[in-house]
Amino acid sequence: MMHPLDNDTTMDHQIHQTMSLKMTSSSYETVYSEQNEEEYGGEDEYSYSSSAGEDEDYEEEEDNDEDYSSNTNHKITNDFKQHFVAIGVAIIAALVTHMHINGGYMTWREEMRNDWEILMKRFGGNKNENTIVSNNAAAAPYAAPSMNYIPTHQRKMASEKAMEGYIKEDHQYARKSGGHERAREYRRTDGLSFCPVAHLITSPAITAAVDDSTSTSSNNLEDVEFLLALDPSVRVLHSYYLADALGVESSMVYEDPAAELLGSYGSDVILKDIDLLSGEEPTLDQVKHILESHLPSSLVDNEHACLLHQYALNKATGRSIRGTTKAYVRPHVSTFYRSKFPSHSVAAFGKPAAKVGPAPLSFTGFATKFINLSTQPVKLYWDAGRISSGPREGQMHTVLIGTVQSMESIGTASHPGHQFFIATTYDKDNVLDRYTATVDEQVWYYDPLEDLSLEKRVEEMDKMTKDKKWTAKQRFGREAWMVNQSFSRDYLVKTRMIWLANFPQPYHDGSNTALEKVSNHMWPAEYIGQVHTFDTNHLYFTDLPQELESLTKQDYEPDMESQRLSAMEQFQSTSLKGGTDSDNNKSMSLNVKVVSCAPRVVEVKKFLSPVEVQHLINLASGETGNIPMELSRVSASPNGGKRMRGDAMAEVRSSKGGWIHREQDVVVDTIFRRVADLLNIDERLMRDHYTPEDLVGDVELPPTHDRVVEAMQLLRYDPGDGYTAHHDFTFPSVGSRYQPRRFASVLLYLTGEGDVVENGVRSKSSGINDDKALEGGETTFPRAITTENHDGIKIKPQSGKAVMFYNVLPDGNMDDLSQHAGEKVEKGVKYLANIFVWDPIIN
Ligand SMILES: O=C(O)CCC(=O)C(=O)O
Ligand SMILES: [Fe+2]
Repeated sequence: MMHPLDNDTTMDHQIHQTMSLKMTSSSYETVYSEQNEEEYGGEDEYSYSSSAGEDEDYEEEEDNDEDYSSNTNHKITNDFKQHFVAIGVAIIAALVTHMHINGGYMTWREEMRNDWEILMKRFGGNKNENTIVSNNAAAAPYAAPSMNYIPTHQRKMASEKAMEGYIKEDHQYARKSGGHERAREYRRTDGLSFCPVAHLITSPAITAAVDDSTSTSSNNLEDVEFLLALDPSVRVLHSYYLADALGVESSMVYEDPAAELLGSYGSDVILKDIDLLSGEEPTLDQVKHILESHLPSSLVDNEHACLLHQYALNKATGRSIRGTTKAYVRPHVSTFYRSKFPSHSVAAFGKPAAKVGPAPLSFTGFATKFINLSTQPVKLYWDAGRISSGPREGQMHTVLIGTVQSMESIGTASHPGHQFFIATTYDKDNVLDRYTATVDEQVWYYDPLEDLSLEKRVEEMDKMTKDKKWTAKQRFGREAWMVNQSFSRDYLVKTRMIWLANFPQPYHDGSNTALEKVSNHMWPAEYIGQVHTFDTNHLYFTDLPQELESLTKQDYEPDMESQRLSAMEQFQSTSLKGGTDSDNNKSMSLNVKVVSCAPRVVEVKKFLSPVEVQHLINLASGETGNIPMELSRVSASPNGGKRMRGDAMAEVRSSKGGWIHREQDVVVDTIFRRVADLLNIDERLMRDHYTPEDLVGDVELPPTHDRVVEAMQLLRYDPGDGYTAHHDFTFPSVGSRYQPRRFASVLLYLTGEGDVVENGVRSKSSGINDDKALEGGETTFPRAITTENHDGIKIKPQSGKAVMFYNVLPDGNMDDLSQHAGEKVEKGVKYLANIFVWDPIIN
């Protein structure tokens, strides 16, 4: 049985700050001069185990309809059925009361609309029903990377900074000091709609708002209707709107003392005024007027007004409120194979599209999330059952996943059937609750008040407030999670996917709007084999300067920067071989090819030149580095020394770590710039403090913005080393306004299949040294949806290749399917460099 990585919440991303490898480069010339393009082995070397690798062939198969339908329909139909069972189970919880989605769903909504009590009962659910135990139940859960990564004191400092602003110089200052331009445009509530609710359309203002709301279909976003409890939800959402308008943390406007400081901006003050309207069927204009009397009219959001209008109208009747937002609905797998299953031909040869189905997957893992709704921290344990042999035979084998702070969450990868329990931090035997992972129960809320009726619960919460048993911030956290819980059920019904994020999230509709500035660009992945192109000015290094010094902040000042960049031109080329670029091109185009649509995975071959590859290998294993080698020697697992990289990582985080900053040298800096081009984001976001021109002045700006990229992580896998299936995303604190997560992961393969590294130098195996040639070490996405492959997709290491995948979906949810693994290296050495890119705003 394998051992999950202990996931201490404090094991955060600070590590990427901790080191910067130093090196000199006198030996580079001999090392690099023999590299050439052929070494990459060209296009044909690359393949996937799944049909994704056969994309080149799809064009030829386009006319093979007959063939396809006669040979494979039967199998696919069965596959589809099996898979559908799994999907079906995922929505059972939400559909237990209604066995049909369409008409039933609407009736269900109607029925529930008025009664929060019923809503709570249904949504509260019985957690441990429908336990599904799979063959893989014994496999360990592996902790996702750290959660709650922003240290509390930093969050606190930021809030205080903003508050200072309010008190001193009104909200304008606070908005500026609260962040850079993007942050100022950030609206977490963007895309939330409380206006187009038929039964509420009473005023011309609302009718206008309805007309304004366009239905977006790009990026597979569809409207999702949600229903929320009136009082706590309105308070929470109102805080989100206020926070968006004012540029502060949501909990701040929720907190009573803070509200006092905020004066007429405070949420309590505004809600009290709204309360005065209740009972007399107020109009939207009246509500808007109240908002405008507290906030500058430029900050009055129409949807915010609609929300409060619903509140005012429903207060007397106790009815819940309704809204809509967008949710990503995963397209049918047949659309992933454009040439194999062109939609017209599916119709033309008379086979319903449903017969082309996803292959059932042999891997059953998924992400889980635990939320602590109590006022005390708790510890989460994986209960791995009884030890079957050895000196501890018969004893319970429990593994600490981590501590979950009050009103915060923690994540770990799991399998159906896994048992977890939570206990007090001081006594493991003081078990507070138990959970069993099932395909439809991946998110658990530990709630000490769970068994109380709604009335009693509210009573208890009020009492806690009165007795100062919790802070206003904790109350906000609890209520925000409850809003999230309600939304997640509606999301599940709509999308059949588990909501792993915190509602609300701004979504990415694929259009070039203001939203694009607050969410990163995403390459479309409509079908496997789809090719996009991006241009980069950051050409291949085909030779290196004698001295490679680390860069300082001054080196990034515009003059220094352009000088440096042009000084490097003599070492760079659009051709991997160098020297052949007679046109002296300053830019080159690289192809981005879709290798998986769900999850969204793309690759760029020849992303790095052989010289760059060798440079990174030198950093990893050269005379000054050797860090990842140490890493792979670590054997922290208690179960027979079986190594997995998670253990090693836990270790490296307490030692130096194989992290390399972009300031390492001009080559590494160039690779980061190229990665920014691949992501289609501004490379300045990858610097320490991005300060857009309009904010650069005489004023020294407060450090409000961390770079959106972690340091490059250099990894070395020796035979037997691997990295079990995990997610790269993180779960931000519910209190964090910007909800920053690891948005995308970029893997740069340094050694490829068949490569050897001898005396630190990479080359293709000559045949003589075949025993040292890399075998295995593929990156797998075991849950990638394909029509034929039960093991998802498998990407072979290929020197210089970049693979990028998105950890989040266009609607802001985490993409559970982005789960991936580094297969065991069978032979030789795998060198990999990772770059994790975060959402564009980190507060
Ligand atoms: O080794 C691989 O192929 C994957 C590495 C990875 O997933 C990670 O470092 O997060
Ligand atoms: Fe990963």
